[in-house]
Amino acid sequence: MHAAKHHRHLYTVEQVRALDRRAIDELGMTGFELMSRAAAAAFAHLCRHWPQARHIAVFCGPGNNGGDGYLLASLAHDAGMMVEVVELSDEPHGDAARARDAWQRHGASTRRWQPDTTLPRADTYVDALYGTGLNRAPEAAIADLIECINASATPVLALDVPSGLNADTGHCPGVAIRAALTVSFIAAKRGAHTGQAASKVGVLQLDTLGLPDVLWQNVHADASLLEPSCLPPRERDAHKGDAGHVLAIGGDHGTAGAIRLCGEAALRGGAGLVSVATRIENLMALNAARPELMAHGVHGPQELQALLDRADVLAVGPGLGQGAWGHALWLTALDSGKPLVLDADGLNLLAREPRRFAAPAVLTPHPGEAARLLGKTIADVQWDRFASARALAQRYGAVVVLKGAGSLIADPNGRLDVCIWGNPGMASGGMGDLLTGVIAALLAQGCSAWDAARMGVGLHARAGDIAARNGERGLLASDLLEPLRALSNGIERD
Ligand SMILES: NC(=O)C1=CN([C@@H]2O[C@H](COP(=O)(O)OP(=O)(O)OC[C@H]3O[C@@H](n4cnc5c(N)ncnc54)[C@H](O)[C@@H]3O)[C@@H](O)[C@H]2O)[C@@H](O)CC1
Ligand SMILES: [K+]
Repeated sequence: MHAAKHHRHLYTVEQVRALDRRAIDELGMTGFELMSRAAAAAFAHLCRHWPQARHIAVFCGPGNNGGDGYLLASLAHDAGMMVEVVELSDEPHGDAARARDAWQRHGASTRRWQPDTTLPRADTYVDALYGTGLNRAPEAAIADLIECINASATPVLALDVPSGLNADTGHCPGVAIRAALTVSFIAAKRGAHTGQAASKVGVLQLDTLGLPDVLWQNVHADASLLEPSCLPPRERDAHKGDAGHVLAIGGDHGTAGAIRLCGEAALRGGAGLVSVATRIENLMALNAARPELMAHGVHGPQELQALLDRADVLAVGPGLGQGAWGHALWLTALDSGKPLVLDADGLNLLAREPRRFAAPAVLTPHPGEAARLLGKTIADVQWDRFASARALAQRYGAVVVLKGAGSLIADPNGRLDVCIWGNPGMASGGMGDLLTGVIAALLAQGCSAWDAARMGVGLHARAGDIAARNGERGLLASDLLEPLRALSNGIERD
């Protein structure tokens, strides 16, 4: 059963535990009853997703996630399926022990996992090894089991969260189950939506176990899922001045393409005017490729100043370089105090010379840039993307888009949205330049930094998904420009 209004809310593991406790303390449920509902919900999803399944194997861990598994095995057995349970050597306790007793009364096949044994044959595997209680990397014997499950051709239903994935952060401390379907119970865990989760969860379903709406009332959620949005239609009497003037700054020797893509994306994102400040050598190519861009060759700060005075919003960084030319333009641009979007070398320069932003600012780092901005390693950043995005927003006084699968948008007050659109085809050159341009265009059209970042990330990712319908491999950044325009106008073509 779905309660749509809770679907947008994402919770930390601690918040999910508080919800579980609330169901027990305030709704008078028992933990075992919740476990029974979780098992029944997951079994229903299994039957819906794999209607042909007659033979299942359930892998049960020692905690309540394993308890869900034993009860699901019992239900499947009662329904006439062939069921095998594979359990770990750790003894279950509490409700999980009771669930195991219930399963054992069925007298059906149960065996302990031993390395070097073969996995049971089945139509579907059920992963009930670890859920929200995962507190370290699975040790060798269990890692071996997880790898065998992943290597088999049998599709996996993960209960609550794929085992090995940290439901809080989206990070896998070791190996993790690659599920075809994950049925998450009671509340959406934030870690299932970003980072390594993207390759683990498969189809993600939330089941609220038939609990009443009061359960979620006044319970704070940590983050939200991004919803599709675009600006309202233009006024009929609009003129180009109403839609703002973006100045894109970058394109050092050999990187003219980056600033061109950024400028084009600003045009497609609806900016009224887009100027480009770049190396003189890029002018001919830019004018020929996209005459709507007003390209200016600049040697240094003086020429840039005149352009800055006319601009409403700056997009600083695509192809900027970190040499003397790029640094001088960067400094002049930031000192202008104009609202801006900072990307690529704009961010690398910021890591060298940190400052906080007073005017609306959006930073769009990928994990490598984020690591430099935080003075950490990429692994540190990815260990907890939520904490990293929030730390960046606070440190720099800006809205931050932490890119990568499940992009996060964070503001200095701790607000955080997660984007679940986008695809691996977008891991290619020029995609970031487009995002910078779109966000700048939205700022220029009057959005706050928070709204421009959220809307821009959503439009960009959804445009990527539309463009990838012809295949992810070989997707070009410029393929996104046409769908970007459609989506910016609220049009989605199938
Ligand atoms: N508490 C509740 O009210 C409900 C809980 N439910 C289920 O319970 C799960 C949470 O249960 P638990 O908190 O018992 O936690 P888990 O079942 O996720 O795992 C906890 C157990 O695994 C061990 N463990 C964790 N990581 C390990 C590792 N890497 N290697 C070896 N052992 C490891 C822990 O020491 C502990 O014994 C949820 O994900 C959900 O599936 C559901 O039944 C619905 C209701
Ligand atoms: K699991």
